Amino acid sequence: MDATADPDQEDLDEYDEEYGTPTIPAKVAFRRFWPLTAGLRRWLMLVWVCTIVGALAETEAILLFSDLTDRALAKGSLSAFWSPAAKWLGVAIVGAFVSYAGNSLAAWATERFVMRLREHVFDHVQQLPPHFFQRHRQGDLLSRLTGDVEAIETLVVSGVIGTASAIFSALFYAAAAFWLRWDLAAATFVLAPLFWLAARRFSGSIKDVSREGRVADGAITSVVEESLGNIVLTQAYGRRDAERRRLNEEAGAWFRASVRSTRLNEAYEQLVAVIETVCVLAVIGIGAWEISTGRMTLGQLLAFSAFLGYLYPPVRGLAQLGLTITAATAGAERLIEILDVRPSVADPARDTETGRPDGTVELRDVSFSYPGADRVALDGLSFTVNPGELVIVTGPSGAGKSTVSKMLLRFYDPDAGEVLLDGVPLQNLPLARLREYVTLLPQETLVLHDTVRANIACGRPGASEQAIMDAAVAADAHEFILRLPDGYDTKVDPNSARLSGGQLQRLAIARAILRDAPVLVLDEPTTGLDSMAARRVVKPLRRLMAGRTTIMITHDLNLAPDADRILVVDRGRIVETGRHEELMARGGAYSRLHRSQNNAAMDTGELRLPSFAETGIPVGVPIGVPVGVPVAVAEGAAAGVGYGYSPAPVFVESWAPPQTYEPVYEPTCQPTYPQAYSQTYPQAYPQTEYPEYSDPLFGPMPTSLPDGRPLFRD
Ligand SMILES: Nc1ncnc2c1ncn2[C@@H]1O[C@H](COP(=O)(O)OP(=O)(O)OP(=O)(O)O)[C@@H](O)[C@H]1O
Repeated sequence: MDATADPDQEDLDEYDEEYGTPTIPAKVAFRRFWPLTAGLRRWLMLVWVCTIVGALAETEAILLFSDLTDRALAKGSLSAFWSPAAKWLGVAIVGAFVSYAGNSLAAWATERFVMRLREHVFDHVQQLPPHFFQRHRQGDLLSRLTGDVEAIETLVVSGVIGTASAIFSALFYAAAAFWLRWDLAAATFVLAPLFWLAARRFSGSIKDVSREGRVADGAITSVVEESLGNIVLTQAYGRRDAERRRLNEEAGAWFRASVRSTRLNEAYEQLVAVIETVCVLAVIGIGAWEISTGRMTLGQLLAFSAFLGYLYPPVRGLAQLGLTITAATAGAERLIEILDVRPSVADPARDTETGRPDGTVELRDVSFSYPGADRVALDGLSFTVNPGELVIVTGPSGAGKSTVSKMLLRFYDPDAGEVLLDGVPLQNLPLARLREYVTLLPQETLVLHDTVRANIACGRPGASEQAIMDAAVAADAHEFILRLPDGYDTKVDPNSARLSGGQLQRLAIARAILRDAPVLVLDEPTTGLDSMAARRVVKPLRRLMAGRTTIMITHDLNLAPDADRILVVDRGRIVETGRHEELMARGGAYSRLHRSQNNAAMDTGELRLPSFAETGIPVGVPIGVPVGVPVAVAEGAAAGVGYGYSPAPVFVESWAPPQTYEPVYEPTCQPTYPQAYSQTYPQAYPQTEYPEYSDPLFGPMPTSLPDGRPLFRD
């Protein structure tokens, strides 16, 4: 079952310039989604049967009413009343039961279809490439996945049920009317095309206005979603008025579309009511003449009028359904637009059987441009990473570093060249298996709206409690998790204020440790963290990387001396490669990057302020910037770490690299990792090499400020 197959491209109208969505006729939209009713169709048939039986019961009831009028009412005979009355009651009970069953079944089938369609679209959207989400506003996507999905239900299920029941009802009532008085019926049916003409007159405008409404609805959801997502920016920069204006603009479009839609529907309803009145008057006029000539009884005229009364709603309903379906087509167009976007990668036709790979990663002459981009992101890139190696990919912004990570996870396939894992091209591996072997730790910390435990466990579904806890311990997350109100059961969400950036990152590291993939891709693992938090994730990161092939994409070169190799990328090509010391000695692109990074830290002065102890300047010599409070001097791994405490205001105009500094230790603090852990993750546990609080890169690691306050938040 594939609702996206055979899209009848030849029937697609021109691309709608105004909305950027192709306009599609209702029948094409219907054919596109009808396959999704597979399995529901026999229930739909049953609904139709109920509808037919219900309509037959109504028809019979009206005929019994005619009988009752002529035999009992006109003659004033109570004895003639009982028999037709009993039959009428029986027919009414059967009709009620069948209608109840039919309507319940219709509601069930309708909701099943909506669920199925939503799942189908959601599943499709989840396979779409990253650039799709960059180019579509999230609010608009939400609106398509909710409102537009329901519109399609109207088109495919309710529309079909409604049309069938309207047609059957109209046929039965019309047949009964003809049976009663064919000449009278023929006279009134002459006027029936008026309904059709009225519907046709309104259909085009109703579709346009519905499309405007759907687009405006998506825009409103987008503005609200973006505004709430940027609430800090809105509040901090006093953007409330600007945001309100943005919302008002979109709401104005929605308001105009809604009012126009109501006016059009109302005008149509009133026109139809007038046509109906003309028909009824025609019947009464002809009926009065027929009764006066004795060719018709009062009971027959009443029954005939009743048939017309019953007949008009389905006839009117048919025309109205046409309009509803036309309006629903606007929603279908928006959904089809998404369904027509193809995923950038697909599973291979045949699975190449491979065991767990050792983790040799190779990019062989890879070139790639993003869809629609006019310049290449990767240009003949080649490198190999052997099992267990740490390779750092660095370079200026826009060089193509993150694109490398997208190639490794196969978010895209290269335009030329190949990416291989243990010599197997990634295209030959099923996506699920590839992503089991290659774990990504992305730049933004991804959090599920769930408990801390579930957030770690999603690294390996079904992991034991002990494994989850071991991963948290290895990621230095266990302690802060225990301090949360409900420990591992504490609920977190993407905008959770409960956890700091560093804590979220350690949670992500725990998840990656639990996943235990042979290949690790770290995309800027310390970016966005303040220097303290960044420092705090270094050890967990080392444990995570130990024994795995690691490709770390980063601007932060503090970890560079650890790397087996550094690749400097610029404009999608490797411009330099080697170890840290070699590249520094060469004095090329890497050493310039390294120097600019350190200069940036020093120039901005944001990360490191000299303390009294460092400056050696006597207390109370005011020469510049006040630094008269306890200061945590951070960052500048290469420059060392200093924590100082100025006893009184100290003013410095500029400062020289520190001569002396006094790290503050917490002497009683012991490593907190259980013995069991170092046995579980022997490679990942460099305790003996790097004793706690003494980092080979950063030197001694202080844990508290001189006044005893802990340095780390958790
Ligand atoms: N979705 C996209 N569509 C079009 N071009 C893109 C897309 N994503 C990235 N690019 C372009 O591809 C090139 C490489 O981007 P990439 O994100 O890989 O750079 P980067 O080195 O990771 O940069 P940064 O360090 O700033 O994250 C850039 O010129 C960028 O503008």
